[in-house]
Amino acid sequence: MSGQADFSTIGIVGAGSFGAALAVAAARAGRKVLLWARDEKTVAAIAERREAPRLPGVTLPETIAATSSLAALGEAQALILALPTQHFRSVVEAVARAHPAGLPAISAAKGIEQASGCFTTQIIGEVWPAAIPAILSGPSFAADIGRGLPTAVTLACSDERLAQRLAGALTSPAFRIYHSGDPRGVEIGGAAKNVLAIAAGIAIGLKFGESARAALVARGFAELRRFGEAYGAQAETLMGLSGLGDLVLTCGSAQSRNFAFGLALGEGKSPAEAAGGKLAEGAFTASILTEMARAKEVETPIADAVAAIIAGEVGVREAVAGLLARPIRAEN
Ligand SMILES: NC(=O)C1=CN([C@@H]2O[C@H](COP(=O)(O)OP(=O)(O)OC[C@H]3O[C@@H](n4cnc5c(N)ncnc54)[C@H](OP(=O)(O)O)[C@@H]3O)[C@@H](O)[C@H]2O)C=CC1
Ligand SMILES: O=C(CO)COP(=O)(O)O
Repeated sequence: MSGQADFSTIGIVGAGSFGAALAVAAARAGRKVLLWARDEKTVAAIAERREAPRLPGVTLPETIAATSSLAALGEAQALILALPTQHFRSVVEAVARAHPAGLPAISAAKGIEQASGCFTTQIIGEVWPAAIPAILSGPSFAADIGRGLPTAVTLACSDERLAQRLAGALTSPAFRIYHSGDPRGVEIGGAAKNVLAIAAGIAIGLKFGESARAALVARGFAELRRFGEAYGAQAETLMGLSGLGDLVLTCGSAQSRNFAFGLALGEGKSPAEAAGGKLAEGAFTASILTEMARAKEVETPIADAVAAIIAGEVGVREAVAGLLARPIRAEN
């Protein structure tokens, strides 16, 4: 199915901010792009104004064609799935019905499915067995990619040779894609860093200062590493772009929706007010991540505090007091 493909045409499922940014990146890499949106208004905006509504200010090249038909993606030799994690399964089921023969299917989502504890490459494996699951993740704001600012991410597939070919097809001068044979490690980093970025936002919202933020990044990374290793990630992957790299970006910038969500919680807003209609994946992943950590007896106190705050079980100050009252232990 992908043995001889030159990946000259790439299909992207989801025309939100990341799907649109990846479409621009793929077009800059010389690919023809078919960009699927569920909403006709989005398709029309792209066709008429060459702009995706969720990625304002970025001109989409003419080599990107928008469509609301999944069947129209048939020409693509690989798909990128840029969807919210909690809706990933239902959309991939529809893609599988339209393309039963399967294709390389690269998830660009960063989360864990709440109802099942599945990572997104597992969802692809379950609902579209003919596809070859892969994952693209790393420190990269859609707006930065769209503006052509230098960005580096990782593309992982258990067939690392395929990951290498896909990375080669999608790389352009400002968008560097490294390849990896550890998809689980790459997707764990992306899912966990969103939960930890909420904690960093809370600390800044509470005006705890930069030293507290650095402590949260380092202790948060200890949680990400313990959780990742328990669920089969390679240690080097967690230290790389998709783990530590994305954790540093997301905890360090109010451009991150997860950080901004935490910031608003720290400033006293309720979880519903703090979300403000924007997608903060960590808000959905926090509870299932902590449940999965407990199942493997992995300690994740920061993620536990974030999950408890979002569930309304504790207030932000009470949660922080609980973290500070933990017994002093060895650092590792
Ligand atoms: N934005 C970023 O900087 C980055 C995002 N990501 C990840 O990419 C994934 C997608 O996020 P992003 O593009 O930013 O999110 P957006 O909120 O910008 O867009 C979400 C997209 O998903 C579509 N969508 C929402 N619900 C459904 C549904 N039930 N069925 C089908 N489609 C749906 C939306 O369609 P509609 O517009 O019609 O509502 C929209 O196209 C997330 O996992 C995120 O973590 C990863 C790296 C960077
Ligand atoms: O994943 C991202 C950057 O790598 C985007 O982060 P947010 O989803 O928090 O905006």
